[in-house]
Amino acid sequence: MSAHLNAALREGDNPELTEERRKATFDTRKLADEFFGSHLARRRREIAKAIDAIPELHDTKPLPFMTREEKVEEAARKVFTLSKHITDIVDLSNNRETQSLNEMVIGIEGMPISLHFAMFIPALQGQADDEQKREWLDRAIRMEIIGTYAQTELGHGTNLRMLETTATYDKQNKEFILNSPTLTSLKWWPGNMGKSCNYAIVVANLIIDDKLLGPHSFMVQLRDENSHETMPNIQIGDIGPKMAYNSSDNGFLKLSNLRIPRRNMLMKHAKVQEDGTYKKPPHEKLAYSAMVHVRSHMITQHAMLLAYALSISTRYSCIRRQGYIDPKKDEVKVIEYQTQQHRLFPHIARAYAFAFAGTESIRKFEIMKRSLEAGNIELIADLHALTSGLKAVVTYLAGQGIEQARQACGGHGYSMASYMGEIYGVGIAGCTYEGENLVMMQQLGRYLIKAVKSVKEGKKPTGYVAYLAHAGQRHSLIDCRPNEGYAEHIRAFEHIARRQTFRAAERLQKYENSGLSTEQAWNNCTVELNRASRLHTRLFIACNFYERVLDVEDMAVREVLEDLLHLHLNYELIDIASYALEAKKIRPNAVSLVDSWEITDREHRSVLGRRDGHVYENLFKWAKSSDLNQNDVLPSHKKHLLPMMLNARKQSKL
Ligand SMILES: CCCCC/C=C\C/C=C\C/C=C\C/C=C\C/C=C\CCCCC(=O)SCCNC(=O)CCNC(=O)[C@H](O)C(C)(C)COP(=O)(O)OP(=O)(O)OC[C@H]1O[C@@H](n2cnc3c(N)ncnc32)[C@H](O)[C@@H]1OP(=O)(O)O
Ligand SMILES: Cc1cc2nc3c(=O)[nH]c(=O)nc-3n(C[C@H](O)[C@H](O)[C@H](O)COP(=O)(O)OP(=O)(O)OC[C@H]3O[C@@H](n4cnc5c(N)ncnc54)[C@H](O)[C@@H]3O)c2cc1C
Repeated sequence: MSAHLNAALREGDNPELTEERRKATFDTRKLADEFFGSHLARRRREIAKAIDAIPELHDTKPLPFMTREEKVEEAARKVFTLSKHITDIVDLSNNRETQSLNEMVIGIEGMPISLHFAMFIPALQGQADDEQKREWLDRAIRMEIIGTYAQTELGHGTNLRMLETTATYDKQNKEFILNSPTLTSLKWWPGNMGKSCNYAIVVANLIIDDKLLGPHSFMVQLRDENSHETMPNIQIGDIGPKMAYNSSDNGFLKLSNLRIPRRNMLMKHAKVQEDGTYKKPPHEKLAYSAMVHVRSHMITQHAMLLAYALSISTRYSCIRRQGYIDPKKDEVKVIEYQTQQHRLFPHIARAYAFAFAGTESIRKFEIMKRSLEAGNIELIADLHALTSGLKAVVTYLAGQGIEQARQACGGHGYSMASYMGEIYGVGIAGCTYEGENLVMMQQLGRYLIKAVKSVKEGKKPTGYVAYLAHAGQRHSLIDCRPNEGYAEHIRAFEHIARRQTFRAAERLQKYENSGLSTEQAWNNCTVELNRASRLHTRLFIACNFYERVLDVEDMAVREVLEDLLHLHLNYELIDIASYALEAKKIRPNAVSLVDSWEITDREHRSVLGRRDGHVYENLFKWAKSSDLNQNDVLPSHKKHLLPMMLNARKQSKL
């Protein structure tokens, strides 16, 4: 092993892990540069070092031992401490740096200003005009106010056109009157709205002169800026504990004849003049821009959640010995089992593939934003289709990978000492928020059907759907010749995606021709359409992975990424048996591949995934620190169970 390969090696580590790290065929730092991009990889190291030096930013005790109130308080305390240091540590205008700082200090369970950064600020940037930005955006960036994005209601989250919250324009007073007219119209779910925020961008159906004009965004003050007491005509609170993500106060909101000035409607695109004249936005869905922003960022974030789970289980699999392969020899590390490798390695490949796809979706979002600033709305539909598909496929597959990683840790994976439960709970939330996955698949489906129509009209679609017009391709994977390299795999992927998309389009056409309404015909084809969307998105991920690997200059890093690419393409494409070979190839680098994610112990919050591999002694420490172990007999036991047993004993003696 050459000196450059040992970035993760330390004195005193568990020798089982040291042995693994000595086998690395590449420099883990150089692979980290590819996974995150070299700038972010360097900044993450610097951020981790800065946090080490500020003890107030460290966890006061493991989060799983905290009550919900303690978690909420801990997150608030850290946000306050961070506010004093943040500009020294990160460039606040860089989302990925800020998100890394958040993950390292506060973690994934939520915090009082998540939505402020994830949606409130992006919505102001995308939808407020210059004067409104001066009034609210600068204050928001300085964190003088904390805001959220209040769109979903108790009765409607997906179907935005049926939102019941109304904003009725009162010409006389030049005000909007906001109302939650029914129980189902209560805003429900917005992050941090329950207790933390004092402002919200409320999405409400605009009404002018009894005419319904669809969902628009309004700035609403929820709480007094000094006392933090709820403002008049507003009822607000926390919606209670969730599957995970319990440091966050997701909230409810009722608005009762709340009057706000006309200029509180965000007016960069749609406008309401003093006399009530309404000016339409240049693109009907510009009001949805904050959602597209988050969707474009969710891909790298879910790649990271998957990376958390896989580095925990891969490291643990190398210190856990259980059973024999050769009965005459010692018990083996569980990573040696073929099933364990098949369980983990394809997901490691996916974590890399998703990270690369996520970098691309963020890049595309930035390009679209700049072109929109220049007045061009052309890229909006492409980006919406891309991010809808990626969001749905990646959150779903990341959830599956996290669950496999948990199962790969056996019983200890079920203890919160592994932290797997929280990673899973937070990961799968992404299948629901920012658009329920199967619904988002249909959005991409609409786009694919349009592309098929244009192919049938003899046109040549460009960009990610160009392959739909490629005729005369091979019909089966059996035709693939291995020596043609990965390009051949990609062509096979294209073939499969194209065939499914045309199949769905033809079925749709058949139903339409049979006299069904467009909507009914569509509903009859949604399973086929969603399959097409899934295959199209997997093609994008594979293709992007392939192109990304071609760009890697360091030969050792390129070689290991090619191993992963090979595994990925085979895993996604061919039958299960075929990847046994690839798994063997990945095995020596398994720990180093996950070390390259450079996730610190502070960030991991997992006893099983410790970098030094000293799992068992720390599991014991963990158990001893449980609140429930502070008394030999729990007060609740004395109150309920002991009398129950004593009583039962007394009864049996009678
Ligand atoms: C520091 C920054 C980092 C960001 C951090 C962000 C997130 C953190 C993520 C992970 C971190 C890890 C841990 C943290 C964990 C958890 C929590 C953190 C954040 C949670 C945030 C969650 C916030 C929310 O959920 S907000 C609410 C989101 N709600 C939705 O998404 C609703 C979904 N519904 C819709 O979008 C729409 O209703 C619809 C389904 C698209 C239908 O709309 P409709 O108007 O009815 O349109 P229709 O279907 O008829 O289509 C007409 C036409 O319009 C096109 N269209 C639709 N939408 C768009 C769009 N957005 N853009 C462009 N075009 C669009 C559609 O394609 C049709 O086109 P055509 O006619 O076919 O041409
Ligand atoms: C952790 C978390 C944080 C959140 N944060 C926020 C926030 O900050 N702000 C905010 O406004 N909201 C937030 N939400 C709400 C979230 O955006 C919505 O829950 C989400 O968009 C799904 O909508 P829904 O709940 O109405 O699901 P539903 O639409 O009721 O989904 C139920 C089922 O119906 C199916 N379905 C619905 N419509 C169709 C259709 N047209 N075709 C086929 N099937 C369909 C779905 O696929 C699903 O299987 C959050 C949610 C969570 C879980």
